[in-house]
Amino acid sequence: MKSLTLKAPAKVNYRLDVLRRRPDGYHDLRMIMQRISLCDEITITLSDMPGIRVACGREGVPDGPGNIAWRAADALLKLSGRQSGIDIAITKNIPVAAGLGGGSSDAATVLLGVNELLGLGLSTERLMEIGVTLGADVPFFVFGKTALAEGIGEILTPIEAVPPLWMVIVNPNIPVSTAWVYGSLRLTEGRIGDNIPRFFKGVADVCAVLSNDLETVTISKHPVIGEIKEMLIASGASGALMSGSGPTVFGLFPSEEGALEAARSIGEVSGWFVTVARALV
Ligand SMILES: C[C@@](CO)(OP(=O)(O)O)[C@H](O)COP(=O)(O)OP(=O)(O)OC[C@H]1O[C@@H](n2ccc(N)nc2=O)[C@H](O)[C@@H]1O
Ligand SMILES: Nc1ncnc2c1ncn2[C@@H]1O[C@H](COP(=O)(O)OP(=O)(O)O)[C@@H](O)[C@H]1O
Repeated sequence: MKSLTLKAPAKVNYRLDVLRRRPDGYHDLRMIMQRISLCDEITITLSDMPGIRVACGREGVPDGPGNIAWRAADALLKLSGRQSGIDIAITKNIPVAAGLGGGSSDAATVLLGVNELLGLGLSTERLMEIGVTLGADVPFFVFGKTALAEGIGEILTPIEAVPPLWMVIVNPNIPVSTAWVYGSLRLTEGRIGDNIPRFFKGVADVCAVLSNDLETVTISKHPVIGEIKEMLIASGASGALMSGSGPTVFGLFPSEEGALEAARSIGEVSGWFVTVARALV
């Protein structure tokens, strides 16, 4: 049977400005999004037995239609009119409900993989259009490059000049609902959003844009996020920020050695999920 094994990377948001609430309840954003080397692994296998089957085996992640990867396969099967069976096995390494986009990345990877396995020949743009019907962050992972993301996250402009960066990713094992965070946000009237620079020569340039409008919402419920930021800075990070709706925090380091040392010291005292990752280019 034809099969593909693909990596589905996590993301961090170097910047997240919430511009306005839309009539459909979503929010217009301006974000800088970066894929990182922390990845889920997905094996997609075509089968003679019709139907879609997802096996993940991680607590808090559904195996059936509740899984966004299942819905991605279903969307492509319906569009193509094919009767194939699809088996999807997910090895989940990305913390769940963490602000790291794990589900969105799994869905994008299934769109790309099923398109290839079934020889559908759908363009990246078409897959991004299908992606946004599954979730606002899915088009970014189909796009596959560091990007300025606008609209609800689906209008993407590539950012070419991204320096090599190491980061320490810290997740305090508290799931956070993205819908709750957006629902609890008190928007400043007339937020225009700053002009975000698009060229980053080094870690200092990236640190200069670090900002997340959702941070105060999630920190007010989980103050430990603020403590993690302080720990990362005290351990030598050049900058630290909550990713997306949280609660995961990333700290930026110009060298791998600095990141490894910080991860070791924070991991020793905390019992949290702590790992070192690279920014993907
Ligand atoms: C905050 C961000 C930043 O990258 O990431 P995460 O923290 O989820 O990783 C994203 O905006 C999350 O995107 P995603 O998680 O794909 O969102 P969806 O599943 O489409 O929507 C989940 C919930 O968030 C709200 N939502 C999402 C995107 C957006 N631009 N405005 C919103 O108000 C929706 O109203 C919905 O109730
Ligand atoms: N493939 C998947 N991976 C992770 N979570 C999934 C997946 N499919 C559905 N979910 C559900 O989506 C919710 C958000 O998960 P996730 O994408 O990890 O969060 P975030 O958007 O904060 O990065 C979780 O509560 C989980 O139950």
